[in-house]
Amino acid sequence: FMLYKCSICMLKTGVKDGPNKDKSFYVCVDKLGCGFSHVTPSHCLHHEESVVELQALSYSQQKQGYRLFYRCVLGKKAGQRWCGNVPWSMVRFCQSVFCYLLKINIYSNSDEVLFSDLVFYLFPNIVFSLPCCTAPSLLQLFSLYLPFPLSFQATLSVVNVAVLPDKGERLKTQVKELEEALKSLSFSCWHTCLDPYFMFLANPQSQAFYGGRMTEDRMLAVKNATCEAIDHLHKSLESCPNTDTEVPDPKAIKVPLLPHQRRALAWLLWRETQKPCGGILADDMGLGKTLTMVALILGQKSKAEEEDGKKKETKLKTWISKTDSSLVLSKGTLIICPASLVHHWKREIDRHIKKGKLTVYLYHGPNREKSAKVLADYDVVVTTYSLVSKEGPVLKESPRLGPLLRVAWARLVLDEAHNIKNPKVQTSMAVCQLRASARWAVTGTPIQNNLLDMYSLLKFLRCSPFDEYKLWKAQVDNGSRRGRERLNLLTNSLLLRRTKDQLDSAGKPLVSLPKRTCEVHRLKLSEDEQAVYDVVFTQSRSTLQNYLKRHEGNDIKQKSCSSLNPFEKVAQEFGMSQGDGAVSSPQQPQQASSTVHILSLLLRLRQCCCHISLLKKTLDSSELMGDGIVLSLEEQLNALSLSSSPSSDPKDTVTLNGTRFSFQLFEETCKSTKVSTLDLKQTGDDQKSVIVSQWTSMLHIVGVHLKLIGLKYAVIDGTVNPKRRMDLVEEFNTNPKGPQVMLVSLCAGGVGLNLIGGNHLFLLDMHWNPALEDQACDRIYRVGQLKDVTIHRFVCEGTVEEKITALQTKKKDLAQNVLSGAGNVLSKLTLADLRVIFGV
Ligand SMILES: Nc1ncnc2c1ncn2[C@@H]1O[C@H](COP(=O)(O)OP(=O)(O)OP(=O)(O)O)[C@@H](O)[C@H]1O
Repeated sequence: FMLYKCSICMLKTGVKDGPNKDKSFYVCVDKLGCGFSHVTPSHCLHHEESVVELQALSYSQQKQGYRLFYRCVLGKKAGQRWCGNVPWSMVRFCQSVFCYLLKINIYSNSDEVLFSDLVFYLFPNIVFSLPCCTAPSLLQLFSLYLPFPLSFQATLSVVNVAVLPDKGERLKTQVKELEEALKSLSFSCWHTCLDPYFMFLANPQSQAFYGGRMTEDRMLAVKNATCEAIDHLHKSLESCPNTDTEVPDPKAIKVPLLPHQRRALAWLLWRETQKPCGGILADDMGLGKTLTMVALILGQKSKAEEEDGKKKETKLKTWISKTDSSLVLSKGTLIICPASLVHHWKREIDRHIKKGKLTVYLYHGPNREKSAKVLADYDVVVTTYSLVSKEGPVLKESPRLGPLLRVAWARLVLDEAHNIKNPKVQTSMAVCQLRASARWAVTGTPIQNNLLDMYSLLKFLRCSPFDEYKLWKAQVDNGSRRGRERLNLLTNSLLLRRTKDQLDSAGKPLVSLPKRTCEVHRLKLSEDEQAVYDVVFTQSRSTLQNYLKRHEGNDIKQKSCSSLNPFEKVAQEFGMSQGDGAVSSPQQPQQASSTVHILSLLLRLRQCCCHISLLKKTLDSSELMGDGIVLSLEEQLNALSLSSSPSSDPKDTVTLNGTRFSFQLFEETCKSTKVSTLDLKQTGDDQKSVIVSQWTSMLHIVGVHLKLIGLKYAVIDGTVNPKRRMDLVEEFNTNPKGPQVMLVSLCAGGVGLNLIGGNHLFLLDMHWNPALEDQACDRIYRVGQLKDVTIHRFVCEGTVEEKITALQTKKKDLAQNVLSGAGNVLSKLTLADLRVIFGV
């Protein structure tokens, strides 16, 4: 434009794919195609996502100055001549012609330049348009440097403010606001993270150590990063408060904290001065973790208020762009929990904290608040895992984030954090993306299956460099002694776990809870039940035998890869064994076999131990998921074929794999051995019971029998909404005339329920995962329980239930070893386990 000083100059930019894409050409009205420029395409002021394809500079006699007209791809499509125009004063020709430049330098605490000349574009009418930034965008900047102590120097470097209608007043305010926001951001994080390197790498956007060709230099980098992080953890442990250190209760708390909670609070406060900032609170279930975390929130809030008061600082400044796509700073805590616990958090705060001391918002339901700015103003926002997983960018083309992701929280708390044990699922990825100064995982069962559970938590905590999976596998979860030592160090530094039966240094119990007794009822199936069981067992066993027979030759090979989940092998090859007639029944089509098939047979055997009528029922997908089973339709049908329909004589017999049984046995009203053992009336008038099963259909059957003996009961399963759950629990716990029995499904109702109204708990069936059962037991055995508690378990002799007991012990050992820092790893369900279960 400057060169030719024509009356009208145009700049045409190639936007279509091809050799001219992103290249710009001058087109002067006088001289066609008079020049060529490498101008980076800019974005439209009116359609921010859209690239400008035509610009024209024209001199206006009337205004005695130039104006720049622009049109973007969208404007062109819409048939507009121009999308708009801006006054143009040529001070310096920048990449995006019609905006002003703001240059910022960012310094570390030691005045080392982290970013120099960061360029942001400021528009006359819009504060910041992030998509236009060529340097790292503000969003990236925040996420990368959130924990840094920063200082800023901003200059409005290229602005001819005189041409603006308000002489640039508004622009100046905007720049000031940006500086303020950045300053307060660094202030709020100052105390938390002092080592840029550590947190920088912990960021999901940081560069990974592994990937591509691992040269010697890169392996050295891995080694250095690991050693540096390990050294850091060792050093940080030096300042860890000892196990007896207590801190005073925050002022606004209504009930006195229990001694172990005060000790936990000391530890939590310490962790918020360390890096990674936050950690894992893994106290046994029912030890009052909720109130402990609330005490932390409250304590830190009053501390911040005191500091603010001293500095006479007013409310934290926030800034948002017109598109509202920028981050909003918050001093609040975001709590993420299963839907069933949203009201529990609110209620705990209402019950135990003085009125008005913490503002709480439940981010839940269709009418939830959509403004990040409003949410950022609350002290506590409670939401669910499933809502967080929906917060990510909805469409690739429009990377708009949900409000929770647009807030930089002071603190993030994941309740029942084992929900993110699989790092690959959407929920885990979404919670890892959330921004916060401090990150907390709260769970009574941090390790349920294997060390991957622990990795997921470290990833969430951004415990760099161990949050990179390959590095974690190579340096920690590698079966070596060194790996175990590292795991122990990580556990000792980042995780606090106390159990209910633990004694403190003075030999006193951690909390004084009433007595807990565990009664194992050893049962013998009735003759009829045993007969049905045997039919199903024979079928399952021969199926496995066939599989094993075919692979006898490969036995050694199988042994050598026993660390693989054998079910995967079974899945691959099981199908070939199906030709054998022993497996197929007349009703059974050629079975498409897979791991899940054998697991579903096992599941049917477990059902036989509870009630034969369960065999008639379709396997419900949510119930199967509790077993880690996902059945295809075909597999579902196969599983169903076990529950054969009445054949030749529908009136009184049922045929199962060619054997006839009494029809009555398959009726819900028939008293199975287990159901008859549930002698609830005997437990006494002032006693209430909780009955747990992983199958809602079993709960239903128990309900039928409770009705028959006239006992009042309520049911909590996956279909009961959180509010109703809360009401049912309240009624059960506080109303002596309310339900005497609570039927709870293991997976849906296992977590977070406080059922201290009951003091007998019946675990009707056995689950592979002992952590789930423990969670269920802790519903009644927790702080607040006043009566002696009895846990009833059932084992049907000579059935798979006996084998499950052995497997459960194995899994418990794993969790115990890791959590105690003893570190012996690892047990999965192996082929050998299957052989034991089926006696082959
Ligand atoms: N200091 C206290 N004084 C009185 N009651 C308390 C105290 N701390 C906790 N409680 C009560 O103890 C019960 C159990 O607490 P909470 O539900 O927080 O346990 P939890 O450790 O979070 O268990 P889970 O792992 O099962 O979620 C609650 O009813 C809670 O109100």
